[in-house]
Amino acid sequence: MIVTVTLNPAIDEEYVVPDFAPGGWFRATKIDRSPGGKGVNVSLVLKQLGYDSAAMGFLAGFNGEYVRDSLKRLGLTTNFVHTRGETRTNVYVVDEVSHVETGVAEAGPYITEEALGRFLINYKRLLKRADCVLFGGSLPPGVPQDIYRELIVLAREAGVVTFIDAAGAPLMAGLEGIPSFAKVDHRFMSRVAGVRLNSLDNLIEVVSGLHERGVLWAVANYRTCGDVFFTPEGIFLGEFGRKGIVSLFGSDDALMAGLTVGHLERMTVEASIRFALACAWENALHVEKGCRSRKAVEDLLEKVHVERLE
Ligand SMILES: O=P(O)(O)OC[C@@]1(O)O[C@H](CO)[C@@H](O)[C@@H]1O
Repeated sequence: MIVTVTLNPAIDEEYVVPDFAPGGWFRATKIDRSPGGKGVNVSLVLKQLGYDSAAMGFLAGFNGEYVRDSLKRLGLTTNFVHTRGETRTNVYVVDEVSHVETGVAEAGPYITEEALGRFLINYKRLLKRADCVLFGGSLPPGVPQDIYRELIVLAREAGVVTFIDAAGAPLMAGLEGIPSFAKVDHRFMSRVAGVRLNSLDNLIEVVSGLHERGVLWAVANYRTCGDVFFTPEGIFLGEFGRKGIVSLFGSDDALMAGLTVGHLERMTVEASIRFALACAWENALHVEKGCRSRKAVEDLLEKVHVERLE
């Protein structure tokens, strides 16, 4: 079983507008309103690729009900703890031409110790049946900043493969737990390490240390449509074209879902990278988050560019 953990889910409201600039008044040419949060998005893409997963974390209020009902309607298994307050709404404006994304995220509901305790009981129970667990996104108020370390250590001790996509202090704590796969916020890591990020070499320097600490795969954003992959078989640059792109919102989550599938299907390193990037690319070809189908992803595989750097 695949488990996705989204401690701070959201309703995502995404607007594509022409010539976005602060202070203007815009009419959206495309909109999408959908359940979100990084782990939730990964669960949705996994479903589109033919894999069931159990989505867990915290939900609250009307927004929480909307997220839970939407996921159930799509056939996902949900295992959320319901708390007081309101699940957040995050708003994103994507410029139609440059694809630059501007976002405003709410903090999310306050999570009490009691709710956290209920989550931990559920988590430990699901771990017994899990093959892999993916942790995605920021933490709502009340959740300890180092929770990802504890959750990853518990998974590792249970022999479960872990994936993390987070940022800032929660990511740094998560990395101490030694996840198997990590989508890293290398800009934050470079600030912590005091390394100026002005070239690919610097990026490699900042991220490479993770391998020595036991992280098997690390992925860092490099360009708008390109990522650097630190794998057990070397460092690779992978890219896809900008033609036809509508919105890159959610593409990183599609990429993580693709890597999860690559792992489950024992793809070669290069095939995993190619598949993950094809998922990210397919996600970007329409305003709705996610991939239209596995076939749509596979149609892009040949056009993904992958090259070995080291
Ligand atoms: O605030 P976080 O948890 O870091 O990110 C939340 C979020 O931006 O991530 C997803 C896109 O990757 C969206 O569904 C969601 O709104």
